[in-house]
Amino acid sequence: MNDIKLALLGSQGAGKSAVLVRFLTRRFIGEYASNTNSLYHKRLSIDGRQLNLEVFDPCSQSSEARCILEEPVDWADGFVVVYNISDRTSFINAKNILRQIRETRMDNCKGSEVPVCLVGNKQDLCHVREVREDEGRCLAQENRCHFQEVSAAESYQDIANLFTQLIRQVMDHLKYRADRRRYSGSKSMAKLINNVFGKRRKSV
Ligand SMILES: Nc1nc2c(ncn2[C@@H]2O[C@H](COP(=O)(O)OP(=O)(O)OP(=O)(O)O)[C@@H](O)[C@H]2O)c(=O)[nH]1
Repeated sequence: MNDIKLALLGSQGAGKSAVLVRFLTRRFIGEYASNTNSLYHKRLSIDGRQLNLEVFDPCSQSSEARCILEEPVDWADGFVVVYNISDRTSFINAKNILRQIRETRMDNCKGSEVPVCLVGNKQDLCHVREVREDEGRCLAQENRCHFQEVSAAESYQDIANLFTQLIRQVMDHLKYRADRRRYSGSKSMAKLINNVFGKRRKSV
């Protein structure tokens, strides 16, 4: 069974808990406790594989709260960064969060960056929109991550799709990292054998 750890990050009131609860229960619940860190567990089956999903929903992060960010950034295998399309400040905060994730978690090797999905929530409030859809798309492109506008209040399917896609990416990423570790492990073993036997051969 695979263990997958995700973290939701974003401004206060962007709708992180609403998006997550929509995914986990298919329901929209109007109000959520916002003063505690929450860890959700769910067993899932994706592409025939059984998964233990853990999702960390920390209490709100302001743009200055780097210290709050560090814990989930180290812990998680993938991230959902949420902003509210009717609140430009939350978009600017999302931009900072994406930068912090990249700075902290950029793997040395190209093509193995930690999977992230940028989510513009509250699409149902498009009459008071402050962030255009193409701005979200552009920010996602700059950060090489997936992007989706959703409404936790109105629809389940988009949210289910984005989590499923992110989990697939995380599984690929974890496999890639495990293969790399195995490969570098076998390379060092080959080096060790070469050192031991190579030297002996020379002395014969
Ligand atoms: N109109 C609308 N309201 C939403 C939507 N998603 C969440 N809300 C509302 O926005 C408010 C904040 O939602 P939360 O899910 O608590 O936001 P959060 O990001 O978890 O907030 P913190 O826990 O304070 O960090 C609540 O009143 C929700 O009902 C949405 O898609 N559309």
